[in-house]
Amino acid sequence: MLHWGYDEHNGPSHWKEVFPVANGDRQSPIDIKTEEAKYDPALPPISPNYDPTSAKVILNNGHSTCVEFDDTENKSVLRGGPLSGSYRLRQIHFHWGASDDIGSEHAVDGKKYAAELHVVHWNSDKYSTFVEAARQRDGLAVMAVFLKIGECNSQLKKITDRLDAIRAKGKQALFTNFDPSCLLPHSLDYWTYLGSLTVPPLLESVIWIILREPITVSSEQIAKFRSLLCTAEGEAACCMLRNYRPPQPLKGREVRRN
Ligand SMILES: NS(=O)(=O)NCC1=CS(=O)(=O)c2ccccc21
Ligand SMILES: [Zn+2]
Repeated sequence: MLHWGYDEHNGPSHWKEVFPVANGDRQSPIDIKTEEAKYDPALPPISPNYDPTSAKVILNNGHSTCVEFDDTENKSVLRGGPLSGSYRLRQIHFHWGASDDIGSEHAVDGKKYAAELHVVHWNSDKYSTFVEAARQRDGLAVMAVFLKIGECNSQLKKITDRLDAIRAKGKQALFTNFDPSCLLPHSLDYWTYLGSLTVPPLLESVIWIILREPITVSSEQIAKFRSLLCTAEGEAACCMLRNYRPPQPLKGREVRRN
């Protein structure tokens, strides 16, 4: 496998050849069996507190579109839920599929949504950088939001309207005055479990917080994600049609809900 991706020759079934942890005991995503999720009355609400001035750039990294935040101080953090202490906002990105009937990474009783938003944070109480935290069992917290097809989402429009400027891999544009809370659903009820990054290096350092209520976006907005290129300018153009990893074995892990 030359460089990992989502095609037949370099996709998720090949990743173990370079990243053996792909067959580990706490891999993500998973299919959430709602009847087996354990209600935990001790689980407090999650508490996102984001400063819109933390937003810095929107970029195409070749396998998704990301908004990156200034994480040099505790300006935008996630607390509460299953977390001990403050987790600092690092970036948000999306996963989608080649058609609207697939695209999310996590599934709910086998159902997949059209896309999935990941809000990535790292444990800045215990570790000094994202890279250090990403190597620790309690280093990262990723909040996942499902996207279902319906009305156009005016908040997501702030992102989809900028994709033309970052079509090729490696392109980035200034993107500030953005609070990712605007992409969260009304209810912050969640499932939570211990897992991993869903892209290489697949590090088993993520406390997952999956919001149970999806947000609604339009089919045209998701289609704009698919028009991004996973190739750089000057290379033969290749569209980013899909970038989701399929569900992985639960291996005895417990999924809790608040
Ligand atoms: N889908 S996921 O959220 O499990 N993984 C995302 C991811 C993989 S990463 O290590 O490239 C990285 C660097 C900075 C922020 C996020 C990431
Ligand atoms: Zn992700």
